[in-house]
Amino acid sequence: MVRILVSDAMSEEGLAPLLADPTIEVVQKKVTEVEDELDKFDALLVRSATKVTEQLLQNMPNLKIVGRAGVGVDNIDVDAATRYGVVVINAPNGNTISTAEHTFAMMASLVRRIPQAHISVKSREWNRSAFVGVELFGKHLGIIGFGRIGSEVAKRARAFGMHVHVYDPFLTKARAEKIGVDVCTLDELLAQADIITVHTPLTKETKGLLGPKNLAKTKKGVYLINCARGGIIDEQALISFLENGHVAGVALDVFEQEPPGDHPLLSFDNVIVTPHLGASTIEAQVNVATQVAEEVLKFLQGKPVTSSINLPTLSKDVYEKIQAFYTLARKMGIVASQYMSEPVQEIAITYSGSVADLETTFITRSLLAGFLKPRVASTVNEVNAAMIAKERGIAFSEKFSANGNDYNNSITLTVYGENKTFTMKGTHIAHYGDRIVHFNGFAIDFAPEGHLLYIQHHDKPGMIGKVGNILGDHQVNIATMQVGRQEAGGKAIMMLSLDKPLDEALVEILEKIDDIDFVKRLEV
Ligand SMILES: NC(=O)C1=CN([C@@H]2O[C@H](COP(=O)(O)OP(=O)(O)OC[C@H]3O[C@@H](n4cnc5c(N)ncnc54)[C@H](O)[C@@H]3O)[C@@H](O)[C@H]2O)C=CC1
Ligand SMILES: O=C(O)C(=O)COP(=O)(O)O
Repeated sequence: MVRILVSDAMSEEGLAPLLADPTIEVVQKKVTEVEDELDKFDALLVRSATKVTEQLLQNMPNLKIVGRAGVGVDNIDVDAATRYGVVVINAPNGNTISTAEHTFAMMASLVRRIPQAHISVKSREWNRSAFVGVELFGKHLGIIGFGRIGSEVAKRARAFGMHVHVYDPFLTKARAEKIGVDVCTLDELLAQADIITVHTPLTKETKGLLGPKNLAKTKKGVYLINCARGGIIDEQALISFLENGHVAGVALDVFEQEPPGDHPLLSFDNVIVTPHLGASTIEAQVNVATQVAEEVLKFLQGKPVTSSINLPTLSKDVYEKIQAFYTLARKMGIVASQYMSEPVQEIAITYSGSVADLETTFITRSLLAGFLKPRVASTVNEVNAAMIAKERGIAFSEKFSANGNDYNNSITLTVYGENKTFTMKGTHIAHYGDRIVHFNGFAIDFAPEGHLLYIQHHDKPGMIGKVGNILGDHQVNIATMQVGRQEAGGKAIMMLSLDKPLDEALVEILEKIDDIDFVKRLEV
Protein backbone atom coordinates (compact mmCIF):
# COMPACT_ATOMS: atom_id res chain seq x y z
CA MET A 1 0.00 0.00 0.00
CA VAL A 2 1.37 3.41 -1.02
CA ARG A 3 0.92 6.11 1.65
CA ILE A 4 0.54 9.80 0.81
CA LEU A 5 0.59 12.59 3.38
CA VAL A 6 -1.40 15.69 2.40
CA SER A 7 -0.22 18.19 4.99
CA ASP A 8 -1.93 21.39 3.82
CA ALA A 9 -5.60 22.03 2.98
CA MET A 10 -6.32 20.78 -0.54
CA SER A 11 -9.37 20.41 -2.73
CA GLU A 12 -11.00 16.97 -2.29
CA GLU A 13 -12.24 17.18 -5.86
CA GLY A 14 -8.68 17.66 -7.06
CA LEU A 15 -7.36 14.81 -4.94
CA ALA A 16 -10.07 12.47 -6.25
CA PRO A 17 -7.74 10.36 -8.48
CA LEU A 18 -5.65 9.51 -5.42
CA LEU A 19 -8.59 9.06 -3.04
CA ALA A 20 -10.26 6.66 -5.49
CA ASP A 21 -7.23 4.40 -5.89
CA PRO A 22 -7.56 1.31 -3.63
CA THR A 23 -3.79 0.80 -3.58
CA ILE A 24 -3.20 4.25 -2.08
CA GLU A 25 -3.85 5.47 1.45
CA VAL A 26 -4.21 9.27 1.65
CA VAL A 27 -3.69 10.79 5.10
CA GLN A 28 -4.82 14.42 5.36
CA LYS A 29 -3.05 15.66 8.47
CA LYS A 30 -0.43 18.22 9.45
CA VAL A 31 3.16 17.00 9.75
CA THR A 32 3.02 17.67 13.52
CA GLU A 33 0.05 15.30 13.85
CA VAL A 34 1.87 12.32 12.31
CA GLU A 35 5.36 12.80 13.70
CA ASP A 36 5.62 9.17 14.84
CA GLU A 37 4.81 7.72 11.43
CA LEU A 38 6.66 10.04 9.06
CA ASP A 39 8.87 7.16 7.91
CA LYS A 40 5.82 5.38 6.47
CA PHE A 41 4.99 7.89 3.72
CA ASP A 42 5.98 7.54 0.07
CA ALA A 43 4.67 10.93 -1.07
CA LEU A 44 4.05 14.32 0.51
CA LEU A 45 1.63 16.91 -0.90
CA VAL A 46 1.92 20.49 0.34
CA ARG A 47 0.91 24.09 -0.33
CA SER A 48 2.92 27.01 1.08
CA ALA A 49 2.32 26.40 4.79
CA THR A 50 4.33 23.17 5.22
CA LYS A 51 8.06 23.82 5.29
CA VAL A 52 9.80 20.90 3.61
CA THR A 53 13.15 21.27 5.33
CA GLU A 54 16.17 18.98 5.20
CA GLN A 55 15.20 17.78 8.70
CA LEU A 56 11.71 16.81 7.53
CA LEU A 57 13.22 14.97 4.55
CA GLN A 58 15.53 13.09 6.92
CA ASN A 59 12.52 12.14 9.04
CA MET A 60 10.80 10.74 5.94
CA PRO A 61 13.35 8.20 4.64
CA ASN A 62 10.80 6.47 2.39
CA LEU A 63 9.70 9.64 0.67
CA LYS A 64 9.97 9.49 -3.11
CA ILE A 65 8.09 12.58 -4.26
CA VAL A 66 6.98 15.97 -2.94
CA GLY A 67 4.07 17.56 -4.80
CA ARG A 68 3.55 21.32 -4.40
CA ALA A 69 -0.08 22.16 -5.18
CA GLY A 70 0.86 25.61 -6.41
CA VAL A 71 3.75 27.47 -8.03
CA GLY A 72 6.34 28.69 -5.51
CA VAL A 73 8.68 26.04 -4.13
CA ASP A 74 10.56 28.38 -1.82
CA ASN A 75 9.08 26.46 1.15
CA ILE A 76 10.81 23.30 -0.09
CA ASP A 77 14.53 22.66 0.28
CA VAL A 78 14.86 21.49 -3.33
CA ASP A 79 18.65 21.01 -3.07
CA ALA A 80 18.23 18.70 -0.09
CA ALA A 81 15.38 16.83 -1.83
CA THR A 82 17.62 16.37 -4.88
CA ARG A 83 20.46 15.08 -2.70
CA TYR A 84 18.10 12.52 -1.13
CA GLY A 85 16.76 11.49 -4.54
CA VAL A 86 13.28 12.88 -3.86
CA VAL A 87 11.44 14.21 -6.90
CA VAL A 88 9.85 17.64 -6.46
CA ILE A 89 6.94 18.62 -8.69
CA ASN A 90 4.64 21.64 -8.72
CA ALA A 91 1.46 22.79 -10.44
CA PRO A 92 2.83 25.65 -12.50
CA ASN A 93 -0.27 27.10 -14.13
CA GLY A 94 -3.28 26.00 -12.10
CA ASN A 95 -3.50 29.22 -10.10
CA THR A 96 -2.21 31.77 -12.63
CA ILE A 97 -5.56 33.37 -13.41
CA SER A 98 -6.67 33.49 -9.78
CA THR A 99 -3.44 35.19 -8.71
CA ALA A 100 -3.56 37.66 -11.60
CA GLU A 101 -7.18 38.49 -10.71
CA HIS A 102 -6.26 38.87 -7.05
CA THR A 103 -3.43 41.22 -8.00
CA PHE A 104 -5.86 43.27 -10.01
CA ALA A 105 -8.42 43.28 -7.20
CA MET A 106 -5.65 44.51 -4.87
CA MET A 107 -4.63 47.19 -7.37
CA ALA A 108 -8.17 48.54 -7.67
CA SER A 109 -8.69 48.33 -3.91
CA LEU A 110 -5.42 50.14 -3.30
CA VAL A 111 -6.00 53.15 -5.52
CA ARG A 112 -9.70 53.49 -4.57
CA ARG A 113 -9.06 52.72 -0.87
CA ILE A 114 -11.90 50.19 -0.86
CA PRO A 115 -10.82 48.28 2.32
CA GLN A 116 -10.52 51.52 4.30
CA ALA A 117 -13.86 52.78 3.00
CA HIS A 118 -15.46 49.44 3.78
CA ILE A 119 -14.29 49.54 7.40
CA SER A 120 -15.49 53.12 7.71
CA VAL A 121 -19.00 52.38 6.46
CA LYS A 122 -19.20 49.25 8.66
CA SER A 123 -18.30 51.54 11.56
CA ARG A 124 -21.48 53.46 10.74
CA GLU A 125 -19.56 56.42 9.19
CA TRP A 126 -20.40 58.12 5.87
CA ASN A 127 -17.27 60.06 5.02
CA ARG A 128 -17.13 60.32 1.22
CA SER A 129 -14.45 63.00 1.07
CA ALA A 130 -11.98 60.83 3.01
CA PHE A 131 -11.85 58.22 0.27
CA VAL A 132 -11.06 60.00 -2.94
CA GLY A 133 -8.93 57.72 -5.13
CA VAL A 134 -7.16 57.83 -8.47
CA GLU A 135 -8.02 56.17 -11.78
CA LEU A 136 -6.08 53.26 -13.22
CA PHE A 137 -6.79 54.53 -16.74
CA GLY A 138 -3.76 56.19 -18.28
CA LYS A 139 -1.44 55.24 -15.42
CA HIS A 140 1.95 53.57 -15.95
CA LEU A 141 2.08 50.05 -14.52
CA GLY A 142 5.51 48.48 -13.93
CA ILE A 143 5.50 44.69 -13.87
CA ILE A 144 8.63 43.06 -12.46
CA GLY A 145 8.72 39.40 -13.51
CA PHE A 146 6.87 38.69 -16.73
CA GLY A 147 6.04 35.01 -16.44
CA ARG A 148 2.61 33.43 -16.30
CA ILE A 149 1.06 35.72 -13.70
CA GLY A 150 2.87 38.88 -14.80
CA SER A 151 1.60 38.48 -18.36
CA GLU A 152 -2.00 37.86 -17.24
CA VAL A 153 -1.79 41.03 -15.12
CA ALA A 154 -0.54 42.91 -18.21
CA LYS A 155 -3.53 41.79 -20.32
CA ARG A 156 -5.93 43.05 -17.67
CA ALA A 157 -4.02 46.32 -17.30
CA ARG A 158 -4.22 46.99 -21.02
CA ALA A 159 -7.98 46.42 -20.90
CA PHE A 160 -8.08 49.14 -18.22
CA GLY A 161 -6.22 51.56 -20.50
CA MET A 162 -2.95 51.44 -18.56
CA HIS A 163 0.56 51.78 -20.06
CA VAL A 164 2.43 48.60 -19.24
CA HIS A 165 6.22 48.47 -18.73
CA VAL A 166 7.84 45.17 -17.94
CA TYR A 167 11.21 44.17 -16.58
CA ASP A 168 12.28 40.54 -16.79
CA PRO A 169 15.89 39.67 -17.62
CA PHE A 170 14.80 36.32 -19.08
CA LEU A 171 12.07 37.66 -21.35
CA THR A 172 12.67 37.22 -25.07
CA LYS A 173 11.96 40.19 -27.36
CA ALA A 174 9.69 38.02 -29.53
CA ARG A 175 7.42 37.16 -26.61
CA ALA A 176 7.28 40.76 -25.40
CA GLU A 177 6.36 42.00 -28.89
CA LYS A 178 3.67 39.35 -29.21
CA ILE A 179 2.02 40.56 -26.02
CA GLY A 180 2.61 44.20 -26.95
CA VAL A 181 4.28 45.54 -23.84
CA ASP A 182 7.12 47.98 -23.35
CA VAL A 183 10.19 46.05 -22.25
CA CYS A 184 12.57 48.15 -20.20
CA THR A 185 15.42 48.03 -17.74
CA LEU A 186 14.69 47.90 -14.04
CA ASP A 187 15.84 51.53 -13.64
CA GLU A 188 13.55 52.70 -16.45
CA LEU A 189 10.62 50.85 -14.91
CA LEU A 190 11.30 52.30 -11.47
CA ALA A 191 11.49 55.82 -12.90
CA GLN A 192 8.31 55.58 -15.01
CA ALA A 193 5.81 53.54 -13.03
CA ASP A 194 2.92 54.97 -11.02
CA ILE A 195 2.15 51.48 -9.76
CA ILE A 196 4.66 48.61 -9.45
CA THR A 197 3.69 44.99 -9.04
CA VAL A 198 6.17 42.13 -8.53
CA HIS A 199 5.68 38.63 -9.99
CA THR A 200 9.05 36.90 -9.69
CA PRO A 201 9.89 33.85 -7.64
CA LEU A 202 11.73 34.50 -4.37
CA THR A 203 15.36 33.73 -5.13
CA LYS A 204 18.76 35.00 -3.99
CA GLU A 205 18.52 37.56 -6.83
CA THR A 206 14.99 38.76 -6.11
CA LYS A 207 15.18 38.86 -2.29
CA GLY A 208 15.10 42.56 -1.41
CA LEU A 209 14.86 43.51 -5.12
CA LEU A 210 12.81 46.50 -4.05
CA GLY A 211 15.09 47.59 -1.21
CA PRO A 212 16.24 51.08 -0.10
CA LYS A 213 18.32 51.74 -3.24
CA ASN A 214 15.68 50.79 -5.79
CA LEU A 215 12.77 52.29 -3.84
CA ALA A 216 14.66 55.60 -3.92
CA LYS A 217 14.53 55.43 -7.74
CA THR A 218 10.72 55.22 -7.83
CA LYS A 219 8.37 58.16 -8.39
CA LYS A 220 7.19 59.99 -5.30
CA GLY A 221 3.62 58.80 -4.68
CA VAL A 222 4.20 55.34 -6.18
CA TYR A 223 1.89 52.44 -5.27
CA LEU A 224 3.41 49.00 -4.70
CA ILE A 225 1.86 45.54 -4.88
CA ASN A 226 3.30 42.19 -3.80
CA CYS A 227 1.17 39.15 -4.56
CA ALA A 228 4.25 36.99 -5.24
CA ARG A 229 6.46 36.36 -2.21
CA GLY A 230 7.23 38.16 1.01
CA GLY A 231 10.75 39.59 0.91
CA ILE A 232 10.85 40.61 -2.77
CA ILE A 233 9.94 44.04 -1.42
CA ASP A 234 12.19 44.56 1.60
CA GLU A 235 9.77 45.09 4.51
CA GLN A 236 12.09 47.32 6.57
CA ALA A 237 12.78 49.56 3.58
CA LEU A 238 9.06 49.70 2.87
CA ILE A 239 8.36 50.93 6.38
CA SER A 240 10.88 53.80 5.91
CA PHE A 241 9.44 54.80 2.53
CA LEU A 242 5.89 54.75 3.94
CA GLU A 243 6.97 56.79 6.94
CA ASN A 244 8.61 59.47 4.79
CA GLY A 245 5.56 59.62 2.52
CA HIS A 246 7.42 58.56 -0.65
CA VAL A 247 5.21 55.51 -1.17
CA ALA A 248 1.51 56.38 -1.47
CA GLY A 249 0.16 52.96 -0.70
CA VAL A 250 0.98 49.25 -0.60
CA ALA A 251 -1.02 46.09 -1.22
CA LEU A 252 0.44 42.92 0.26
CA ASP A 253 -0.81 39.38 -0.06
CA VAL A 254 2.43 37.86 1.19
CA PHE A 255 4.93 38.47 4.01
CA GLU A 256 8.47 37.51 4.90
CA GLN A 257 7.03 35.60 7.87
CA GLU A 258 3.57 34.11 7.52
CA PRO A 259 1.46 34.76 9.46
CA PRO A 260 3.04 38.19 10.03
CA GLY A 261 1.86 38.52 13.64
CA ASP A 262 1.92 42.06 15.01
CA HIS A 263 3.94 43.43 12.08
CA PRO A 264 4.58 47.22 12.02
CA LEU A 265 3.39 47.34 8.37
CA LEU A 266 -0.11 46.45 9.56
CA SER A 267 -0.36 49.77 11.44
CA PHE A 268 -0.24 51.91 8.29
CA ASP A 269 -3.63 53.07 7.05
CA ASN A 270 -2.38 53.01 3.44
CA VAL A 271 -1.19 49.39 3.60
CA ILE A 272 -3.88 46.94 2.58
CA VAL A 273 -3.41 43.23 3.16
CA THR A 274 -4.79 39.77 2.52
CA PRO A 275 -3.60 36.51 4.12
CA HIS A 276 -1.82 34.92 1.09
CA LEU A 277 -5.06 34.53 -0.87
CA GLY A 278 -3.72 34.78 -4.45
CA ALA A 279 -4.43 31.13 -5.21
CA SER A 280 -7.42 30.78 -2.90
CA THR A 281 -10.29 30.29 -5.31
CA ILE A 282 -12.38 27.18 -5.82
CA GLU A 283 -11.13 26.94 -9.43
CA ALA A 284 -7.43 27.36 -8.68
CA GLN A 285 -7.53 24.90 -5.84
CA VAL A 286 -9.25 22.24 -7.95
CA ASN A 287 -6.72 22.91 -10.74
CA VAL A 288 -3.57 22.67 -8.63
CA ALA A 289 -4.73 19.68 -6.58
CA THR A 290 -5.77 17.86 -9.77
CA GLN A 291 -2.43 18.64 -11.41
CA VAL A 292 -0.33 17.32 -8.53
CA ALA A 293 -2.62 14.35 -7.88
CA GLU A 294 -2.36 13.26 -11.53
CA GLU A 295 1.39 13.79 -11.58
CA VAL A 296 1.94 11.87 -8.35
CA LEU A 297 -0.24 9.03 -9.63
CA LYS A 298 1.78 8.90 -12.86
CA PHE A 299 5.00 8.91 -10.89
CA LEU A 300 3.84 6.08 -8.63
CA GLN A 301 2.90 4.07 -11.74
CA GLY A 302 6.43 4.54 -13.07
CA LYS A 303 5.37 6.97 -15.79
CA PRO A 304 7.19 10.25 -16.51
CA VAL A 305 6.19 13.42 -14.71
CA THR A 306 5.91 16.62 -16.69
CA SER A 307 6.29 19.34 -14.07
CA SER A 308 9.32 18.33 -12.10
CA ILE A 309 11.56 20.93 -10.54
CA ASN A 310 14.58 18.64 -10.18
CA LEU A 311 14.22 16.18 -13.06
CA PRO A 312 14.41 16.83 -16.81
CA THR A 313 10.89 17.21 -18.12
CA LEU A 314 9.72 14.48 -20.50
CA SER A 315 6.59 14.18 -22.56
CA LYS A 316 4.84 10.80 -22.74
CA ASP A 317 5.99 10.39 -26.35
CA VAL A 318 9.62 11.04 -25.56
CA TYR A 319 9.46 8.79 -22.51
CA GLU A 320 8.12 5.91 -24.58
CA LYS A 321 10.97 6.33 -27.05
CA ILE A 322 13.73 6.43 -24.46
CA GLN A 323 12.35 3.81 -22.06
CA ALA A 324 14.23 0.85 -23.57
CA PHE A 325 17.56 2.71 -23.57
CA TYR A 326 16.92 4.00 -20.09
CA THR A 327 16.73 0.41 -18.83
CA LEU A 328 19.71 -0.76 -20.92
CA ALA A 329 21.80 2.17 -19.62
CA ARG A 330 20.89 1.39 -16.00
CA LYS A 331 22.01 -2.24 -16.43
CA MET A 332 25.23 -1.18 -18.16
CA GLY A 333 25.98 1.16 -15.26
CA ILE A 334 25.43 -1.60 -12.72
CA VAL A 335 27.65 -4.08 -14.62
CA ALA A 336 30.44 -1.55 -15.22
CA SER A 337 30.50 -0.46 -11.60
CA GLN A 338 30.93 -4.02 -10.35
CA TYR A 339 33.52 -4.83 -12.98
CA MET A 340 35.54 -1.70 -12.13
CA SER A 341 35.92 -2.37 -8.42
CA GLU A 342 38.25 0.60 -7.95
CA PRO A 343 38.01 4.40 -7.72
CA VAL A 344 36.76 5.92 -10.95
CA GLN A 345 37.54 9.39 -12.31
CA GLU A 346 35.51 9.63 -15.45
CA ILE A 347 32.63 8.03 -17.30
CA ALA A 348 32.31 8.73 -21.02
CA ILE A 349 29.14 7.75 -22.83
CA THR A 350 28.74 7.66 -26.60
CA TYR A 351 25.30 7.36 -28.11
CA SER A 352 25.30 6.04 -31.66
CA GLY A 353 22.64 5.44 -34.27
CA SER A 354 18.95 6.01 -33.48
CA VAL A 355 19.50 6.61 -29.75
CA ALA A 356 21.73 9.58 -30.58
CA ASP A 357 18.65 11.45 -31.84
CA LEU A 358 16.75 11.04 -28.58
CA GLU A 359 16.67 13.10 -25.38
CA THR A 360 19.59 11.41 -23.63
CA THR A 361 19.74 13.39 -20.36
CA PHE A 362 17.51 10.86 -18.67
CA ILE A 363 19.39 7.90 -20.17
CA THR A 364 22.71 9.28 -18.93
CA ARG A 365 21.27 9.88 -15.46
CA SER A 366 19.93 6.33 -15.45
CA LEU A 367 23.38 4.97 -16.36
CA LEU A 368 25.03 7.07 -13.65
CA ALA A 369 22.45 5.93 -11.09
CA GLY A 370 23.14 2.30 -12.03
CA PHE A 371 26.87 2.90 -11.75
CA LEU A 372 26.66 4.64 -8.38
CA LYS A 373 24.12 2.27 -6.83
CA PRO A 374 26.63 -0.39 -5.73
CA ARG A 375 28.93 2.35 -4.40
CA VAL A 376 26.72 4.60 -2.28
CA ALA A 377 24.71 3.76 0.81
CA SER A 378 22.01 6.37 0.24
CA THR A 379 19.23 6.36 -2.34
CA VAL A 380 20.58 7.08 -5.79
CA ASN A 381 18.31 7.63 -8.75
CA GLU A 382 17.95 9.85 -11.78
CA VAL A 383 17.13 12.82 -9.51
CA ASN A 384 20.44 12.90 -7.65
CA ALA A 385 22.79 10.75 -9.78
CA ALA A 386 24.53 13.67 -11.51
CA MET A 387 24.92 15.54 -8.23
CA ILE A 388 26.33 12.50 -6.40
CA ALA A 389 28.73 11.77 -9.28
CA LYS A 390 30.03 15.34 -9.05
CA GLU A 391 30.32 15.14 -5.26
CA ARG A 392 32.43 12.00 -5.65
CA GLY A 393 34.70 13.57 -8.22
CA ILE A 394 33.41 11.44 -11.11
CA ALA A 395 33.26 13.49 -14.29
CA PHE A 396 30.88 12.34 -17.01
CA SER A 397 30.43 13.26 -20.64
CA GLU A 398 28.09 12.47 -23.52
CA LYS A 399 29.07 12.14 -27.18
CA PHE A 400 26.84 11.50 -30.14
CA SER A 401 27.51 9.70 -33.37
CA ALA A 402 25.03 9.20 -36.17
CA ASN A 403 26.71 5.94 -37.11
CA GLY A 404 25.43 2.96 -35.10
CA ASN A 405 28.26 0.76 -36.47
CA ASP A 406 26.94 -2.78 -36.81
CA TYR A 407 23.88 -1.93 -34.80
CA ASN A 408 20.87 0.25 -35.36
CA ASN A 409 21.60 1.81 -32.00
CA SER A 410 24.26 1.47 -29.35
CA ILE A 411 25.51 2.94 -26.12
CA THR A 412 29.25 2.75 -25.54
CA LEU A 413 30.48 3.28 -22.03
CA THR A 414 34.10 3.94 -21.14
CA VAL A 415 35.05 4.08 -17.50
CA TYR A 416 38.41 5.56 -16.58
CA GLY A 417 39.59 4.15 -13.25
CA GLU A 418 42.67 4.76 -11.17
CA ASN A 419 44.44 1.72 -12.64
CA LYS A 420 42.58 0.67 -15.73
CA THR A 421 40.08 1.67 -18.37
CA PHE A 422 37.04 -0.41 -19.13
CA THR A 423 34.77 -0.24 -22.17
CA MET A 424 31.49 -1.94 -22.95
CA LYS A 425 28.90 -1.51 -25.66
CA GLY A 426 25.20 -2.30 -25.40
CA THR A 427 22.35 -2.28 -27.83
CA HIS A 428 18.59 -2.66 -27.59
CA ILE A 429 16.97 -4.90 -30.17
CA ALA A 430 13.19 -4.63 -30.53
CA HIS A 431 11.35 -7.85 -29.50
CA TYR A 432 14.67 -9.33 -28.39
CA GLY A 433 15.88 -7.09 -25.61
CA ASP A 434 19.07 -5.65 -24.19
CA ARG A 435 22.37 -7.15 -25.34
CA ILE A 436 25.95 -6.36 -24.43
CA VAL A 437 27.87 -6.79 -27.65
CA HIS A 438 31.29 -5.64 -26.62
CA PHE A 439 32.88 -6.17 -23.23
CA ASN A 440 36.35 -5.18 -22.14
CA GLY A 441 37.82 -5.42 -25.63
CA PHE A 442 36.00 -8.65 -26.58
CA ALA A 443 33.16 -9.05 -29.04
CA ILE A 444 30.45 -11.04 -27.26
CA ASP A 445 26.65 -11.13 -27.02
CA PHE A 446 24.90 -11.54 -23.68
CA ALA A 447 21.84 -10.20 -21.85
CA PRO A 448 22.84 -7.98 -18.89
CA GLU A 449 20.52 -9.71 -16.45
CA GLY A 450 20.49 -11.88 -13.36
CA HIS A 451 23.49 -13.61 -11.78
CA LEU A 452 26.37 -13.19 -14.22
CA LEU A 453 29.83 -14.67 -13.96
CA TYR A 454 32.63 -13.19 -16.02
CA ILE A 455 35.76 -15.28 -16.51
CA GLN A 456 38.84 -14.05 -18.33
CA HIS A 457 41.25 -16.80 -19.34
CA HIS A 458 43.64 -18.10 -21.99
CA ASP A 459 42.06 -19.65 -25.04
CA LYS A 460 42.85 -23.34 -24.54
CA PRO A 461 40.90 -26.54 -25.08
CA GLY A 462 39.01 -27.81 -22.03
CA MET A 463 38.51 -24.51 -20.21
CA ILE A 464 34.74 -24.55 -20.53
CA GLY A 465 34.64 -28.14 -19.28
CA LYS A 466 36.74 -27.33 -16.21
CA VAL A 467 34.50 -24.41 -15.23
CA GLY A 468 31.34 -26.43 -15.95
CA ASN A 469 32.53 -29.33 -13.80
CA ILE A 470 33.32 -27.19 -10.78
CA LEU A 471 30.01 -25.37 -10.96
CA GLY A 472 28.16 -28.67 -11.47
CA ASP A 473 29.94 -30.23 -8.47
CA HIS A 474 28.66 -27.34 -6.37
CA GLN A 475 25.08 -27.60 -7.65
CA VAL A 476 25.26 -24.32 -9.60
CA ASN A 477 23.22 -24.54 -12.78
CA ILE A 478 24.39 -22.58 -15.84
CA ALA A 479 21.45 -20.98 -17.64
CA THR A 480 23.36 -19.50 -20.59
CA MET A 481 26.97 -19.19 -21.64
CA GLN A 482 28.60 -16.86 -24.16
CA VAL A 483 32.26 -16.93 -25.12
CA GLY A 484 34.55 -14.58 -26.96
CA ARG A 485 38.22 -14.26 -27.78
CA GLN A 486 40.57 -11.76 -29.32
CA GLU A 487 42.50 -14.37 -31.37
CA ALA A 488 42.90 -18.16 -31.34
CA GLY A 489 45.15 -19.11 -28.43
CA GLY A 490 45.07 -15.56 -27.02
CA LYS A 491 42.96 -13.95 -24.33
CA ALA A 492 39.39 -15.20 -24.08
CA ILE A 493 36.31 -14.63 -21.96
CA MET A 494 33.24 -16.51 -20.81
CA MET A 495 30.08 -14.81 -19.61
CA LEU A 496 27.86 -17.23 -17.76
CA SER A 497 24.37 -16.61 -16.52
CA LEU A 498 23.67 -18.70 -13.42
CA ASP A 499 20.46 -19.75 -11.72
CA LYS A 500 21.68 -18.48 -8.35
CA PRO A 501 24.36 -16.11 -7.10
CA LEU A 502 27.81 -17.56 -6.54
CA ASP A 503 29.52 -17.36 -3.16
CA GLU A 504 33.00 -15.93 -2.78
CA ALA A 505 34.53 -19.36 -1.93
CA LEU A 506 33.55 -20.73 -5.32
CA VAL A 507 35.02 -17.68 -7.07
CA GLU A 508 38.32 -18.46 -5.35
CA ILE A 509 38.17 -22.10 -6.48
CA LEU A 510 37.56 -21.03 -10.08
CA GLU A 511 40.42 -18.54 -9.96
CA LYS A 512 42.79 -21.35 -9.01
CA ILE A 513 42.19 -23.11 -12.35
CA ASP A 514 45.33 -22.87 -14.48
CA ASP A 515 45.01 -20.31 -17.29
CA ILE A 516 42.14 -18.40 -15.63
CA ASP A 517 43.25 -14.79 -15.10
CA PHE A 518 40.36 -13.63 -12.97
CA VAL A 519 36.69 -14.13 -12.23
CA LYS A 520 34.07 -11.47 -11.48
CA ARG A 521 30.54 -11.87 -10.19
CA LEU A 522 28.15 -9.37 -11.69
CA GLU A 523 24.68 -9.06 -10.17
CA VAL A 524 22.15 -7.10 -12.24
N1 LIG B 1 0.06 34.94 -3.75
C1 LIG B 1 -0.16 33.72 -4.16
O1 LIG B 1 -1.00 33.01 -3.63
C2 LIG B 1 0.62 33.19 -5.29
C3 LIG B 1 1.89 33.61 -5.53
N2 LIG B 1 2.60 33.10 -6.59
C4 LIG B 1 3.95 33.57 -6.79
O2 LIG B 1 4.00 34.37 -7.96
C5 LIG B 1 5.30 34.34 -8.51
C6 LIG B 1 5.26 34.22 -10.03
O3 LIG B 1 4.54 33.09 -10.43
P1 LIG B 1 4.42 32.68 -11.98
O4 LIG B 1 4.13 33.88 -12.78
O5 LIG B 1 3.50 31.55 -12.03
O6 LIG B 1 5.90 32.20 -12.25
P2 LIG B 1 6.69 32.18 -13.65
O7 LIG B 1 7.83 31.29 -13.43
O8 LIG B 1 5.76 31.91 -14.76
O9 LIG B 1 7.22 33.68 -13.78
C7 LIG B 1 8.24 34.20 -13.01
C8 LIG B 1 8.98 35.22 -13.87
O10 LIG B 1 9.93 35.90 -13.06
C9 LIG B 1 11.04 36.17 -13.88
N3 LIG B 1 12.21 36.47 -13.07
C10 LIG B 1 13.03 35.60 -12.44
N4 LIG B 1 14.01 36.27 -11.82
C11 LIG B 1 13.80 37.58 -12.07
C12 LIG B 1 14.49 38.77 -11.69
N5 LIG B 1 15.59 38.72 -10.95
N6 LIG B 1 13.98 39.95 -12.10
C13 LIG B 1 12.86 40.00 -12.85
N7 LIG B 1 12.18 38.91 -13.25
C14 LIG B 1 12.65 37.71 -12.86
C15 LIG B 1 11.19 34.92 -14.71
O11 LIG B 1 11.94 35.15 -15.88
C16 LIG B 1 9.75 34.59 -15.03
O12 LIG B 1 9.36 35.13 -16.26
C17 LIG B 1 6.00 33.20 -7.79
O13 LIG B 1 6.82 33.74 -6.77
C18 LIG B 1 4.91 32.45 -7.13
O14 LIG B 1 5.33 31.79 -5.99
C19 LIG B 1 2.07 32.20 -7.45
C20 LIG B 1 0.78 31.77 -7.27
C21 LIG B 1 -0.03 32.18 -6.15
O1 LIG C 1 1.33 28.85 -5.75
C1 LIG C 1 1.95 29.65 -5.05
O2 LIG C 1 3.13 29.97 -5.24
C2 LIG C 1 1.27 30.25 -3.91
O3 LIG C 1 1.84 31.14 -3.31
C3 LIG C 1 0.00 29.73 -3.47
O4 LIG C 1 0.17 29.38 -2.14
P1 LIG C 1 -0.91 28.47 -1.39
O5 LIG C 1 -0.96 27.17 -2.11
O6 LIG C 1 -2.20 29.19 -1.45
O7 LIG C 1 -0.40 28.30 0.01
